[in-house]
Amino acid sequence: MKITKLTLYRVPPRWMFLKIETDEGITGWGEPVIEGRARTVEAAVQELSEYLVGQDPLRINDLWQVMYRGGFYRGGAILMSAIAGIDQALWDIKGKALGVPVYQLLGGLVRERMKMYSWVGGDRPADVIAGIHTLREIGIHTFKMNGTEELSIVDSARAVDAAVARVAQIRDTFGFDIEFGLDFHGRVSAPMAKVLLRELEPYRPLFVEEPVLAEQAEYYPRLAAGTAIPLAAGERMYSRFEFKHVFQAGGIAIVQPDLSHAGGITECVKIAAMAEAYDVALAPHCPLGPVALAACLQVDFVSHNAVLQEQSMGIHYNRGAELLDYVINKEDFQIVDGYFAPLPQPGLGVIVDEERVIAASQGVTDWRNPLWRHPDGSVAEW
Ligand SMILES: O=C(O)C(=O)C[C@@H](O)[C@H](O)CO
Ligand SMILES: [Mg+2]
Repeated sequence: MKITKLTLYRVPPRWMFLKIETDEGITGWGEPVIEGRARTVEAAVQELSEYLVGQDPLRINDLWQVMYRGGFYRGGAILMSAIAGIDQALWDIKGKALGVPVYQLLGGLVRERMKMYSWVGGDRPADVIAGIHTLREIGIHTFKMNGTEELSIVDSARAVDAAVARVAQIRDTFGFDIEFGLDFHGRVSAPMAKVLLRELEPYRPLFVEEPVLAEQAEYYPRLAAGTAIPLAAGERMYSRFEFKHVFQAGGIAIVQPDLSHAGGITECVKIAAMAEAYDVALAPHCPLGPVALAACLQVDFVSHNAVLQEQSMGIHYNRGAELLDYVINKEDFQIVDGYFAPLPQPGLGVIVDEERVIAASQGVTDWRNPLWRHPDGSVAEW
């Protein structure tokens, strides 16, 4: 079998789908994208396609090494997202060629269903109570929200109290009948993370995500030493070679590699195995589309330490399209009592509505995250 063509589609809300065609008529889909930098990743995929057209798509490991090592420079958000989407499409082709879901190619199921969670509250975490009520009615009991609005490197007790009050209100309303993670989203500096974690301790969130920015990873063990709250990170780390430092230093209880940013299935199953060796849980990051989610689920169902799966249904970013709008086999993504079942279709398990993708890609606008500024005019972490 030979790869014949790569085609990219940027579509609302902020996703990009890659279609890889072969000379035997089998097509694979991937989702290479960095939210807000889709065109940059598009260029990276186009450059990498020079190594792929004419090659055997079944030699995923060799193609991955060629893409990772062949251009001298390596790693980082853009290149690893381009590799990720290509890798997903190659696994999709291989599964379809052999007539099995990718998890079968990775050794088969380790579980019968995979627990998921939903976002509530948006960029500025408001209305979380209403959001939780709504989602509980459809059997979802695990949530994530932004832990705070923007914070200065050292901020006021009032700002800390506002963040804590929201969490207190959740516990007052729902007690411990629900669980939730708090995403600090990189908005919190090391000094403030220490303060916030201490004040949030009594409310026992399920985890605190990105307690500090990934470039401040040396603070993870120090912060962990001061709190019982499990710390989570990983969406802005892009390969085993970044995660290994976090495993060795300790402090992170849950790693969250993104299947569309951290080199795809080939890389993320290796990250999952490294995490298991350090007794670290896996909770793949996935605020993106259905192909990315399908790739996550293929890894979840073969990873013993997978505990939670993010998905974007109802997320505040999905303006102009929802998670399953481009999916034909919507029923396979049904959530039952807060869990996904293994995807039954061969390959990644998602049947893409190509006509709808092509139509949606016409005249699509480029998504950008907001640029926030502090009251003094300096740039704030969004
Ligand atoms: O889902 C999460 O955990 C996030 O932090 C969302 C963030 O990754 C945005 O997708 C960036 O545009
Ligand atoms: Mg996050």
